[in-house]
Amino acid sequence: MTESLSREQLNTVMDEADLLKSKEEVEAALDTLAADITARLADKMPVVYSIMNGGLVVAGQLLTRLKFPLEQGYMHATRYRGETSAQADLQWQAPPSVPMDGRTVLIVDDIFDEGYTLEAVVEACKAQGAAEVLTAVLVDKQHDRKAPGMKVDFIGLEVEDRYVFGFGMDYRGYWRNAPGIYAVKGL
Ligand SMILES: O=P(O)(O)OC[C@H]1O[C@H](OP(=O)(O)OP(=O)(O)O)[C@H](O)[C@@H]1O
Ligand code: HPA
Repeated sequence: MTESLSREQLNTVMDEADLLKSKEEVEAALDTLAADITARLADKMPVVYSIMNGGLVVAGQLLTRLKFPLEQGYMHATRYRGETSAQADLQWQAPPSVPMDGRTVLIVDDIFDEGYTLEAVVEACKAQGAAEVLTAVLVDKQHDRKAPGMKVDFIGLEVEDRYVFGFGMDYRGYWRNAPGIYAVKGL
């Protein structure tokens, strides 16, 4: 783990960051995501899992836009663990909290970056007997380093290939609470 940052350093990160998507743009994207998900899943009584920690804010803001019966659960899988580049292994810190045997499952996360996290989560859901597994992310980062063959079913916004934070995404563990999507200066 790299050295922890001071409050002053963290405030500087925010002051110097580039705003890529405003709160209003994110909220409009969440409305569209919710409409697309509703069209596909309204009659499925799905289990909607947030991938902790990053998926917490997106799932929270998405769920109240979904006006059909669903169950909500969480799981925690992490590759980055507070760093700005991925570690070799995916760590499971909390397994799925609601049984999914025979169910339609929707996985909600903040970002589709290289895609190895979502790929492993989808595989884990299938191994646990889910009938159908769909994925939704707020942000799809644009680059050519994606896990081969990995596709996401519902995407809110596209962002350029920079390290981003806000709306659930962290910079070194902080600023998940930022009300917009920001790119760190120099990253
Ligand atoms: O597409 P990938 O390259 O696999 O990266 C995306 C994943 O990385 C982040 O999680 P992280 O590992 O940082 O855990 P956290 O949510 O607890 O911060 C993010 O929340 C996604 O789950
Ligand atoms: O750009 C990112 N920001 C925050 N978390 C992430 N996890 C993968 N990529 C990112």
